[in-house]
Amino acid sequence: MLDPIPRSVSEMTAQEEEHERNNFSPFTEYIDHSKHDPEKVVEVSPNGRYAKLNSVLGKGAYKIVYKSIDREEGYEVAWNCFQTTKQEYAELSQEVEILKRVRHPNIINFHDCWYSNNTEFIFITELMTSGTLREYIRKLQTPNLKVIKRWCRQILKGLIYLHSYDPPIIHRDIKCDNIFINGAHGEVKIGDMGTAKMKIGKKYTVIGTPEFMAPEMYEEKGYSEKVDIYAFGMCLLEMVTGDYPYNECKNAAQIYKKVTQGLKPECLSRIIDPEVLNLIQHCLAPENERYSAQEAIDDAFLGVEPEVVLLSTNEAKNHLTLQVVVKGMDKLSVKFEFNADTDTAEEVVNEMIEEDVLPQKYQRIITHDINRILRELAGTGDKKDSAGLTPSSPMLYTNGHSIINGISHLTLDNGSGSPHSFIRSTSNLYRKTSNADWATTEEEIPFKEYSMDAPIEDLVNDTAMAYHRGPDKANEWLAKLKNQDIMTIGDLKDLQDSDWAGFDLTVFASRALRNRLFGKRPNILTRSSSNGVSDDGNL
Ligand SMILES: Nc1ncnc2c1ncn2[C@@H]1O[C@H](COP(=O)(O)OP(=O)(O)OP(=O)(O)O)[C@@H](O)[C@H]1O
Repeated sequence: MLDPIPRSVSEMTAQEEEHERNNFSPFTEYIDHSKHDPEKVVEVSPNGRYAKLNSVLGKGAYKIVYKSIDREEGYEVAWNCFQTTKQEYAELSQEVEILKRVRHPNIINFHDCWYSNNTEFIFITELMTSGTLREYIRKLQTPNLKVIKRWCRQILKGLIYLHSYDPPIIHRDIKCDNIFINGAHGEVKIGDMGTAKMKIGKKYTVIGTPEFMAPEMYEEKGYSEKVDIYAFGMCLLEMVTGDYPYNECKNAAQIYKKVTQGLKPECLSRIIDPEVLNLIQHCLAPENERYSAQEAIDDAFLGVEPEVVLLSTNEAKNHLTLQVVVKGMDKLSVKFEFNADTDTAEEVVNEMIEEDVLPQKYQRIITHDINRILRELAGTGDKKDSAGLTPSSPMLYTNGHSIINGISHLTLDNGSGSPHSFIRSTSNLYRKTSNADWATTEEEIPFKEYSMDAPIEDLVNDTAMAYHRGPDKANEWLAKLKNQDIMTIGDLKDLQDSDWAGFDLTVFASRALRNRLFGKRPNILTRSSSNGVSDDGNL
């Protein structure tokens, strides 16, 4: 027998549950500890696959949910007991077949079901480990917007999936109590699909939870899948304010009155973030103006935030290769080198924005992210950055020198599969802090024919100078080539295109070296002479 596992607050053994239901006092009878063992199997499914354990996960208005084991797969699952008549069960059969086919990472899986003891519809679903979103919101005491955005995207992905059925599957009871969390991975799934019905023509059944019901659900004129978006808007309202919508109302009649008069919950007036407010308003709008699930997920508030990733760094942690990755609609990948001795995150980001490499809207978040990486590398704690999100860059000093510095080039993949390179060619900052002998314009380093036995240093140094890269960059390229036993111009000329891909050089370095090697003048389009940034996408 396994040791009893710790029980969550909402867990109760089946026997305790029975006591509660029958109003027995647990003190009036002899306590048999085996009865209280939450791992004890108390029932087995007709096919023998699922074993119901002596452990209640929770109780709702309609059902009791027990922990269970899928003996075939070895998973823990949820055993849901729903009191109903055989007639009602028979009527559910069509829906059950549909539920079995619903498979989406943000919808709780429905595995199996049967009718038991002439009283209970039993169905087995995926088990969620961290309770409902509502419990979680209470625990986190108004979670931050980043967490909320992540939850919203997942809920909407689930709704997009359900609504994409023909006819759409309408959940009809979306609320934070019906959205479940797997805390370890921050996974969010829509549950309680028992109330979902297929929209075949217009439905007239009023089901759901008054606070989350769209006005058209009260009017017996039929409704569409947009009722789920209205309910989602109320969930978002609860997530950001921590308040149950319409908690100013004492009963369902008061809620009904407000909803049908178009009066919104009082807590809506407490939202100050214009983006959140805008999204909620689009979700609570009249049915014909209301967002679809797809429109809601595309809303600016939920736009996918870019991430800055540290790809590599040297031992001194001052030469970094970073990459900005933007997923979703703005799909974008910009790889750039960052010299921690010569530039600031702010300058680099502003430059990329001026050059249209990055959209302006990401300025704050990317600056913040670069500064975060720099802080982590410097081992400095939680200081504020100048993007205002966390500590400001002037605080980032090591031995009196700023550690947030220098971009030398960028490569941009715009999602089309053809990467572009961007060079910051004449940065004052770079010239001031670097070897002043290095050339400042490409023209100053004339093209020449290299002899086959000339050392690769000749080509690499010329190329670096032509593109305003410092000696460090030239040495880095040299090391990468020499690591592969490339010593002479002849060695380089013998290479196939595919060999270059294996050198771990950036797209820019590889193209710049090859252009110079084969005497091909790069077609540099200077986009802005004021800041000296050039687009060498046509290298
Ligand atoms: N898949 C699951 N995994 C883990 N716990 C669950 C799961 N489904 C339900 N529970 C637990 O059981 C409780 C009751 O479930 P639920 O709220 O779905 O019941 P209900 O009677 O259909 O709901 P309602 O009262 O909202 O109409 C939940 O609050 C939750 O604690």
